[in-house]
Amino acid sequence: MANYPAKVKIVEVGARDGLQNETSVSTQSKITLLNALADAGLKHLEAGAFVSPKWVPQMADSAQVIQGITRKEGVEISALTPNLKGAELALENQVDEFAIFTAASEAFTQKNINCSIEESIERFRPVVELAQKNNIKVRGYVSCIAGCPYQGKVEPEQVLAVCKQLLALGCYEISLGDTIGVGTANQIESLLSLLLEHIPVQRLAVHFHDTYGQALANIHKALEMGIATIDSAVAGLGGCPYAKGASGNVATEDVIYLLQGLGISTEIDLERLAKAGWQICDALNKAPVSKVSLALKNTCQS
Ligand SMILES: CC(=O)SCCNC(=O)CCNC(=O)[C@H](O)C(C)(C)COP(=O)(O)OP(=O)(O)OC[C@H]1O[C@@H](n2cnc3c(N)ncnc32)[C@H](O)[C@@H]1OP(=O)(O)O
Ligand SMILES: CC(=O)CC(=O)O
Repeated sequence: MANYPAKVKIVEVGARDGLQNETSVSTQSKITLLNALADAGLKHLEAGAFVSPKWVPQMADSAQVIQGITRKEGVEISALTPNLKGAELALENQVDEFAIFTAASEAFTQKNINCSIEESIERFRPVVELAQKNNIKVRGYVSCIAGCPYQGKVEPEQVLAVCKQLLALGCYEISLGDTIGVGTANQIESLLSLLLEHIPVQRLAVHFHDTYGQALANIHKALEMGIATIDSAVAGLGGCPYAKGASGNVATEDVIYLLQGLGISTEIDLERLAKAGWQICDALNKAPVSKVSLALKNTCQS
């Protein structure tokens, strides 16, 4: 019997990663989504991104979104903060957590944030300083942990090196992004084995996109290895403007169903979560990319 964690923290990234590729979603739909996610029991909501509106116009309303949601006790709101300007805006808008983001691939970092990995780390220093002065936690993302859309192979040692730099800066947690969803269970196992030789398991999270349908298998592997923080997006929304063809994050509904089956506590109401997903999918005029959501929808309608 595998030694699964007793409890798993879900970081719901649907309103940011899920919607950063969507051009037709209103600010009110985003607010409604975030409120519904909090009502379903999600406690960690990535609500937006204080990035350049020229680069990602879809996130330009992040301040209005965050101001518009009903803040609930015990629900943490985070946002992407790529530089000091983004961090100052996040602070003004009372986010609970900053998320800085870089990659294990030089090529991706250049395309995504217009600098080298080394330069990104330097840009993050004042972000972390501002956070520390204001008692705000900082999460770090490392993208392209299993492959890069521009340079292909990414060495696990390079992932480790970037994780170490982010931890040394002051991140409390590193989220490992399989940005283009190419990783498979054996690859994730050997990457995590290397990382866990150097980094305590509580400081690692997994952030898997489901482009090749491997996300749940990879999450199961990560759980077996003791990882207890999982990023996911309601209805499997998402994609990255700088990773062409990358599909959405693993669906939160599918992750919750898996965890429930493994007897792992999440305190999330699956039905309310699915309803939140149907609502945003209606607003987007799309079907959910979540098998569990679709199955629940069919059951409800029959
Ligand atoms: C894997 C994933 O899904 S990651 C998430 C998806 N990717 C992203 O969100 C990354 C988006 N990228 C960006 O926003 C940009 O590359 C940045 C902000 C990180 C860097 O962009 P650069 O153009 O190099 O920034 P630079 O500091 O030169 O500023 C250029 C302009 O952007 C503005 N700007 C810079 N940072 C920000 C910010 N955080 N918020 C708003 N505006 C900003 C500047 O004020 C400047 O404006 P101006 O042209 O009107 O004078
Ligand atoms: C910041 C992210 O969104 C991480 C990733 O998908 O690589």
